[in-house]
Amino acid sequence: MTDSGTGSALRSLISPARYIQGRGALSELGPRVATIGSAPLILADDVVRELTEPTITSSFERAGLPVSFERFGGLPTRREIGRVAGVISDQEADVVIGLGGGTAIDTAKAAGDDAGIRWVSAPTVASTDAPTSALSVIYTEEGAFESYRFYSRNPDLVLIDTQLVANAPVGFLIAGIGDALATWIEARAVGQSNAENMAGGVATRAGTALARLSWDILWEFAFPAIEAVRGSLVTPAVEAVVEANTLLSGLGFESGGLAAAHAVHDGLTAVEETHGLAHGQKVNIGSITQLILEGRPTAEVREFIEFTARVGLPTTLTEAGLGEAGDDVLKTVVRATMAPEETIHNLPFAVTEAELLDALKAVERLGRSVRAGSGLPEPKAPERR
Ligand SMILES: NC(=O)c1ccc[n+]([C@@H]2O[C@H](COP(=O)([O-])OP(=O)(O)OC[C@H]3O[C@@H](n4cnc5c(N)ncnc54)[C@H](O)[C@@H]3O)[C@@H](O)[C@H]2O)c1
Ligand SMILES: [Zn+2]
Repeated sequence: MTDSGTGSALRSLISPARYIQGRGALSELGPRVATIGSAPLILADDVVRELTEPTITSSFERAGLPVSFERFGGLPTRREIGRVAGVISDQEADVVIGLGGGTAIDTAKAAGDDAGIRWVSAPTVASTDAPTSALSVIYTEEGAFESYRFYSRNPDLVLIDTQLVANAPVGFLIAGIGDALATWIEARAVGQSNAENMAGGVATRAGTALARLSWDILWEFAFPAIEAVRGSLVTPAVEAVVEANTLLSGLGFESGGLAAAHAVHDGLTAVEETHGLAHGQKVNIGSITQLILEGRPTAEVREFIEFTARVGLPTTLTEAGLGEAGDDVLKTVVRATMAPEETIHNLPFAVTEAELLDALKAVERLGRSVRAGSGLPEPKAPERR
């Protein structure tokens, strides 16, 4: 966004209208949604519906709202978004609630936008920073990244129940930590280059500071939070990490800006080998790639690799399913990462395809060397989903 009078870039920060987090927060969903609309549609897959339906039903009944669930088809593709927008119109819903992980939430936003109604994010895992943002990540039917779709507003409400998060398999929280750690790595680079953030301006100090706060919280509390969630416990460390993964990373990436880590994530989705990985797992490969491209101090890169390996994130191509990948596969990743609209071009320096290919290959070597030096086991290929 450029000020036509002066040519200077305008600063911009955007956020959801309201954020609510805590143990048992889901029972508040009805009363909160009632302030936004009177005919809600809840988009959730069967797993999530089963986990949440009794609480949601009593919460909505208490608020005098009808309960209407629509089964989510699994990916935010144009076809699924169009289908859900059709259901919204048929039912004359006036607010759509994305309930579940990032894909259900992104689909609800897109369908809500198509149908011209308001939308709410109710994440049931802290696996991504999708819930707060004013954009969806759209996929092809084959499961590859297609595009970012931007909206003129963020969700009217983001509500996350930390007991649900603590009850979920710990892998979701770990993936969310991978997504959130990238936020500061990317916002720092975007701050250096004064490139555009995802809010259509340049970063405010607040946007950049929130990205940094997310990072600081994760270095402090990731391990105790992971331990707590293994036992389905909600502790202050869990509350802190859920806030870092969901709110701070969300505001931080959108208003601080994205750079290479997420571009590499998008590039990785272009090859089928990585499709079994969670968003935050692929992002961690992207974070390490960016640190290498930036030429960050060796101790810093090694520390990041060791920390994220101990958290349980992939730090080698092998763990991303690309251990056996030849140059042809890696070049497909490189080309998709370097697409003209990709955020890798927000780095404060230009990157060539050859440089990116070597940086990706360096991830494997460095990841293995740090693991060996830290007494961590050899990397293993992911189990196919
Ligand atoms: N729009 C954005 O700003 C943004 C930001 C980051 C990521 N994303 C997108 O988010 C998506 C990834 O989201 P994700 O990693 O959450 O995965 P996901 O949405 O693909 O999967 C979530 C899975 O978790 C299950 N689940 C949800 N809650 C559960 C619970 N409490 N217990 C047990 N299982 C539960 C669901 O059934 C589902 O299978 C990607 O499409 C990515 O592009 C978007
Ligand atoms: Zn992300």
